Formats: sequence, C-alpha cells, structure tokens
Amino acid sequence: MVTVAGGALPVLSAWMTKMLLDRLVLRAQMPMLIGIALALAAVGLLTGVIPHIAQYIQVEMQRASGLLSQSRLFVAVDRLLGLGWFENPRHLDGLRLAQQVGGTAPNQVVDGLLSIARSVIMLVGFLGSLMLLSPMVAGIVLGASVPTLISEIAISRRRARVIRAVGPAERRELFYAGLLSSVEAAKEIRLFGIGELLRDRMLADRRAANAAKRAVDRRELAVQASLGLLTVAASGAGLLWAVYAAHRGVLSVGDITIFVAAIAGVQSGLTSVARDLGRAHQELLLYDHYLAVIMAGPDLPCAATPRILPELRHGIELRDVWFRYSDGHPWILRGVNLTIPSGRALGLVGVNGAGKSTLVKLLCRFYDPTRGTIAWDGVDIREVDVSQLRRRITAIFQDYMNYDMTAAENVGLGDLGHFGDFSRIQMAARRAGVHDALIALPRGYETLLSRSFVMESEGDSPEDGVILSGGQWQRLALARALVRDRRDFLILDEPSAGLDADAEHEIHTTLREHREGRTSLLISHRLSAVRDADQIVVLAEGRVVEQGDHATLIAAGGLYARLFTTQASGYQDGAAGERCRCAMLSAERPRFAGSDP
Ligand SMILES: Nc1ncnc2c1ncn2[C@@H]1O[C@H](COP(=O)(O)OP(=O)(O)OP(=O)(O)O)[C@@H](O)[C@H]1O
Repeated sequence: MVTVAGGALPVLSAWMTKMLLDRLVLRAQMPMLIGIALALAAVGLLTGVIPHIAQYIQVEMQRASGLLSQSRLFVAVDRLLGLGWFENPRHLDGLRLAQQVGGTAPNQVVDGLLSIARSVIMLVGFLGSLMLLSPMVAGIVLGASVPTLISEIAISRRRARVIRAVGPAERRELFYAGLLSSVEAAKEIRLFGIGELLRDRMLADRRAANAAKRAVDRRELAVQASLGLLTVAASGAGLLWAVYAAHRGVLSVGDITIFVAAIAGVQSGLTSVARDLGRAHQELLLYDHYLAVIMAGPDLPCAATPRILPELRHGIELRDVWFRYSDGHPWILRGVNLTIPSGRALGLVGVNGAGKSTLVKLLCRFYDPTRGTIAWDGVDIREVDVSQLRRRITAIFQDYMNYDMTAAENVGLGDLGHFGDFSRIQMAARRAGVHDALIALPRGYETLLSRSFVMESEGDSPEDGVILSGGQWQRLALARALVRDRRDFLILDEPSAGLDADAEHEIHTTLREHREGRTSLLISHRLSAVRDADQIVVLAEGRVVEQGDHATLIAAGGLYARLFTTQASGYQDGAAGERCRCAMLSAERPRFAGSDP
C-alpha cells in the first residue's frame, strides 16, 4: 500500500500540475482551479508523509529480522560440538560476515524489492505519459538506462568480492581495537609500551580495507559519471525536442510540465531500479556466508543411532590413541594406551607441551582421535551422543573462563539444572575455599564480577563491580566444576596453579576427599599434588613413558623421580631452588629411556 502510493503519487502530482497549468492558460473558473490546487496540496502532503511511514516500517522490520537472524546464527554456532571449527580462520571470517549480513540482508533485499516495485509503478506512470507525448523520446531514455543496469550488477559483484576479501583485515582490526580497550591487556600494553605498535597495526589494517573499498568506489564513480552523461544527453535531446514541439504548438504548457517531470521521473526511477537491484544482488551474494554457518553440517561425526552411555562401572580406556590437530601439524599423541579405572584417581604428569591438555580435550570429545579409540566401559565415545557424554563429566580446564557475571552465576553455570540453587552454589564455593571471599564482597554472592559492565537493573554505579584476584578466580572455576556434582568423571587440569602454598595444600586436601571413590584425572606440575593418585602416568612427547604409583615411580628413578626430586629440593634452600629452576628448564626437553641419548 505504502509502496504503491509512493510510486503513484509523483505521477499523480505531475498530471495535476499539468491540469492546473492548462486550466490556468484556458482561464477556467476559480472554484475548479481552487479544487485542483487543494487536491495537489493533499497529494503533496501525502508525498511528504509516506516516506516517514515507510522508514518506520523498514526500521521495525530490520529490528525483527536482526533478532531472528542473530538467534538462528548462534543456535547454529552452539550446535557445533567440537573446537576445530573455532580454530579455522576462514570460519571465523565467515562468522563475522554472517553476523554483519545475517540481520540486514533479508531486509535489504525486501526493501530493495519494495523500492523496485515503487520505482516500477512510478516508471510505468511516467513512461506511459512520455509515450503519449513522444514514443521516440521514451525509447531513447529507456535505452540509455540499460548500461546503468548492467554496470550496477557488475559493481555489486565486485563489491561483494571486496567485502569478502577485506574480512580478515577487518577482523584483525577489531582484535587490535579490542586489545587497546581491554582491561586484561592494559597492563602489558602500558608497561611494555606497545600501544603505538598495536595502534599502527590496527590502522594499517583499516587502511588496507579502506584502500580495497576505495578502489571499488572509484570504479563505480567513473562508471556512474560516464553513464550519467549518457542519460543527461538523452534527456537533454528529449527536452530540446519538447521545446521545439511546443514552439510549433504541438505541445501545450501543461504538456511541457509533464514532459519535464516524466523525463526526470523515468530517469530517477530507472537509476533507483538499477541501484536497488545491484544492492539486493550484493546482499544476496554476502548472505551466502550466513547460510554457510546456519547450514553447516556437524563438525564431529554423529552416530546414526547413538548408543546409551552407561554409568561408568569399569573405566575409561585409551587404546592406541594418535592425535594431531590437522594433517599439517605434528603428532601430539603417539599411540597412547592407558586406563582410568572407575572409582580411582589417575595423575597425569609431563613437561610443557607433552600433550596433557590435548588428552583432556579428546576425553571430552572436543576432537576425535586421528587414530585409535577412547572407550567408556567398552563403548567407543564416538558412538554415543556427545551431550550425553558431557553430562557425565565435570572439569576445571587449565584455561578456565572468568565470566563477567555475578559470583553466584559464575559458580551456578557449572550446573544449569540447579542454576538458582543457592545452597548448592554455596556448598561448592565452600569446597573450593572461596566462600569467605565471596561473602565479603559488597553484595556477597550477588556482586557483579566485572569492571566492564554494570548491573543497570540494580542501579549500580560503574565503580561497584569487583575484580577477583587470580587465585580467587581459579577457586571460583573450581567451585563451578564442583557444583556439577554426582558426575561420573572429574577432570582437574592444573586446579591449583594460581594458588598460594597454604591454599594449594587446603584445596588438594579437599579435592582428595572429594575424589574419594570417584573417577578422576588430575593434571598438575606440582608433583606433591598428584603423589596420592592411585596411578600416575608420565607423558612425554605424546607417549606414556612411565606408569605406576608414586613409590614405584620414585623407585624406578626415571623422569618422574627426577622431576619430583628436583621440585622437592627446590623447596629446601636457595641453591637447590636455583638447581630446581635449571632442572625444570632442562626438563622442557626431557630425556627418558628410549629417547635421545
Ligand atoms: N589448537 C591447537 N592447534 C594446534 N596445536 C596445538 C593446539 N593446542 C595445542 N597445540 C599443541 O599441542 C602440543 C601439546 O599441547 P598441550 O596443551 O596438550 O600440552 P600440555 O602438556 O598440556 O602442556 P602444558 O603443561 O604447558 O599445559 C603443544 O605443542 C601445542 O603447541
């Protein structure tokens, strides 16, 4: 309705102007002239109001489709089960473009089509008027617009290509901008004085993106300018013909008015049809990125008929597990065989880069082994539903998250089924030794752990948020793992790396009690923390090189014994401490039986 009116009103206005002028020349009666003038004013009023109504409807539609597309996009992202997709820069570029166009493209296309419909209605009206006055001029003006149409489509393709090509630079620019404004990076940026370097890189990326876009703009400008000349020449010729015809008395004064309006209308109608078609075409090309994310297949193979995952009774077994992150990467795990018996604690030890956290990622099925299998009571974990597997596991990861949410939410996220269960949250926080610190916060457990956001609903001032210390954050992450109670398998990847000596001792005592009778995997560089484990596995260069309980491994005098002795002596005196540091550094490249001599 708004579209039809938007297209028809200019034509109506032109015809009414013609009528008015012709009646004036013919000295028609005053009431008739006033009637036409009033009708013309009403048309003018509608012409003024309708664009605002159209604008309102357009923005409202944009909001609705933006919400829908954002929701669908992140449902699709959340459906991805593994981590591999998120480590692929092409996917991340695609995701950014998808976010950019997902909400706007459908609207832009609909707007474009409505605008084309409006222009076509106006075109038909003016072209019809022009045909009545001079079919030849109508043909010339129409013909002159064909090159514009073709060039708009070509430019829209080129623009879509450029938007795709500058994606990585724009994402890097966002990354640098994020660093320059993030509180986490602020310390290093200031101390190392790297702000200028980051800023220069950010601006270089922006300049590169701008240069690529400018090249298309310039091309468009050149093409449009030359085509504009062609159109002006065509309409100028038409106007000359009209003046000549009026001079000969073939056209009236009113005819001249409508002729001028029709030429301008046809030209602007054709230009906007070409422009809208080009834009809609460009949006559709970019919309492919949104569809690619929405329709992405599963990133991990899913069993057609998943097997039921039983409660863990016997154990988790890795059978000849080989893994590398991609064909181009080196092997990280090389034929690992090990069993985590049900109800027992397994300690996993190894120098930096040995593959411990990678093994954790495989156990949670963030990746599948490249070769070999991981079996849960004999069932290959690839044959069960991933979410079922993960429901049976709880973990604190080495690179745990700090959420800018309240303290209670930071813990409660560990078990969404009991998200609001404050007594459970409190119990987990007590176990993790962070309860006292949380109740001492300005709003206790309801304190927002952020200096980046405020709780607007609570009317907080920006100064009210709190940032915890590193060790407190770590305890909170531990509480998040512990609130997820009654799970079959507990993974603790460096749960005490950021804790002071007392806290570490206290946490490990608590965890020891908590692990009692549960199946757990404990990874720690502090060997005193793993010495109580039922079995300790030493991983080096992706292989299990030693296995046994603490006493057996010490007696064997291998890598574990060396690391343990070095660490223990480091606590005894300064000189030994220095030896310890050197030994730990040399342990970066361990020597063990069967390795380099
Ligand atoms: N996503 C990844 N893509 C490619 N390589 C990776 C990835 N994650 C880890 N690696 C590589 O895998 C190797 C093992 O890393 P992993 O984090 O498993 O070691 P780790 O034994 O846990 O070490 P640390 O004791 O330092 O935590 C390292 O060489 C690392 O560079």
